[in-house]
Amino acid sequence: MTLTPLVYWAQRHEEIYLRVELTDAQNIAVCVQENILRFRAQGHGAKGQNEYEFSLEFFLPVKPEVSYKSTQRQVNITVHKEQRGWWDRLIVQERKPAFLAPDFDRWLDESDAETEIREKVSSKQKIENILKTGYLFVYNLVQFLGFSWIFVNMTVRLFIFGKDSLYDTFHTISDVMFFCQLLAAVEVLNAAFGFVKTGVFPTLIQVSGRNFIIFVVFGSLEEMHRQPVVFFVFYLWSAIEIVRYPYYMLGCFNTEWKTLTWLRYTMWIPLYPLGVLAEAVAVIQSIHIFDETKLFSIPLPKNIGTSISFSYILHIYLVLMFLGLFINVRHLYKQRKRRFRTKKRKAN
Ligand SMILES: CCCCCCCCCCCCC/C=C/C(=O)SCCNC(=O)CCNC(=O)[C@H](O)C(C)(C)COP(=O)(O)OP(=O)(O)OC[C@H]1O[C@@H](n2cnc3c(N)ncnc32)[C@H](O)[C@@H]1OP(=O)(O)O
Repeated sequence: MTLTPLVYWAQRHEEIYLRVELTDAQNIAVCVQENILRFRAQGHGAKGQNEYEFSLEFFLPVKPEVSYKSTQRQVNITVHKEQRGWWDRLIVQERKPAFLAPDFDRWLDESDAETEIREKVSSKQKIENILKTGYLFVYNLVQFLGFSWIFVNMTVRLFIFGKDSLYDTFHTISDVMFFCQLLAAVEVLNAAFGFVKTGVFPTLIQVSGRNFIIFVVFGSLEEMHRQPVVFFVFYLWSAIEIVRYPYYMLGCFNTEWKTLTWLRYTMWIPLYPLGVLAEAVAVIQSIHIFDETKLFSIPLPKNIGTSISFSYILHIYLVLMFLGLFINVRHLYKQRKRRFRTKKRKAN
């Protein structure tokens, strides 16, 4: 003879939990078909060791996949609701069968269940925020250390070797600069994935513009390595970065140092045009070298001509550079206005 075990139930917005009171349950068979859950197992229940079974037709549609876990004392079943929501009761019949009762250990009313979801979400968000802040802090710290090394090294060498230091900047500094500028590509991804509140385009202009100069104009032409313009470009780039990255580092912890904020949003006013001017000088200086060496020139079929010199690309780049300067200066001007306007409002 088959018997019915005691079954306790509770719900959440997305799940139904059933607890079947059976000790040492074996040969468990649970399935959901046509919205009816059927359970059968052997175990020790209210009527001793026996075969127990029950079936429940759910109040609203559930998913056919059902999961269960058997412990020494009970069998826990989880059923997923087809649609998220709160049910008035568990089964279709209004009259509750005698073997079914609320599981007060897991029982929550609708608003408590919502609070539980909110707490779960907010703790997940907290973990995500900690990971994001940690990642950004480490990134900014690495960049700060890299650019500080560049800036301090160049300053010290300028004091010790005077004018001579202008000629060997590339040999002493370029490895660290290569590293920092390659790593800066991450900033485009940070903006694209919404890790930081900034536009992708200004960051893309900044990163690709600098990488073009360092890898193509300086990196590929040995003749450029000993040009003093390398010093000016590297010095102007690093001068802003030793302010920008610590500003971001403090920002990671919602902290600010007013002087640093002021410097971050003011130094670009002279530095950005000077930086782009230095880069333009470097590009102009490299044009005749690309023409002479034919490096990166595009070969043409014999009947048309010899080749297209890379210097054409450089001429286009010079135009883009001033377009990029205009876009980024406008962006930084807006950022400056936004930053200082907010501050003033907060102060009032
Ligand atoms: C399609 C490709 C076309 C290519 C064409 C190429 C043309 C190239 C032409 C241009 C060449 C430029 C070469 C560069 C020259 C120089 O650098 S010269 C030296 C002087 N330079 C500067 O002053 C510019 C320095 N760079 C920047 O300021 C930025 O890179 C920026 C993108 C131009 C502007 O930064 P942005 O992030 O938009 O502004 P912020 O106000 O600083 O940040 C906004 C908020 O985001 C937070 N945030 C940003 N980054 C981080 C981070 N890494 N970590 C943590 N937080 C970050 C920041 O805190 C701000 O948040 P709030 O404080 O809450 O507002």
